[in-house]
Amino acid sequence: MAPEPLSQKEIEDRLRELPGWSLQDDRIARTYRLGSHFAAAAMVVHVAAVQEELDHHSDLALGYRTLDLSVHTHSVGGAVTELDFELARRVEDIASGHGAH
Ligand SMILES: C[C@H](O)[C@H](O)[C@H]1CNC2=NC(N)=NC(=O)C2=N1
Repeated sequence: MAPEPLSQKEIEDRLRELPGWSLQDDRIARTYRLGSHFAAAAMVVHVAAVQEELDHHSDLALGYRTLDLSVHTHSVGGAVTELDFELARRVEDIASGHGAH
């Protein structure tokens, strides 16, 4: 069943529980800062594994020592849904293990 697009208030309520995340255009987004370029690249691989498990995929941009992640739900025309927040929470769960903040 297709996920429902979330309202602005529902998005804001969820973002309050996710420090560092914000609404950017029609996506939720976060920049992680890491201790080295290699650490950032390693986190990309781990995020990709989580995304494959969830079958929900963000846009990832690897920088010198940063990882930019943004996501919305394609199947509902690019709206933000609970699936996006599920991915955000899972990435938050693994971030500290990578020394990401
Ligand atoms: C066929 C496959 O399950 C779908 O295309 C998945 C893949 N990953 C996805 N990722 C995102 N962000 N939104 C989707 O609607 C989506 N759909």
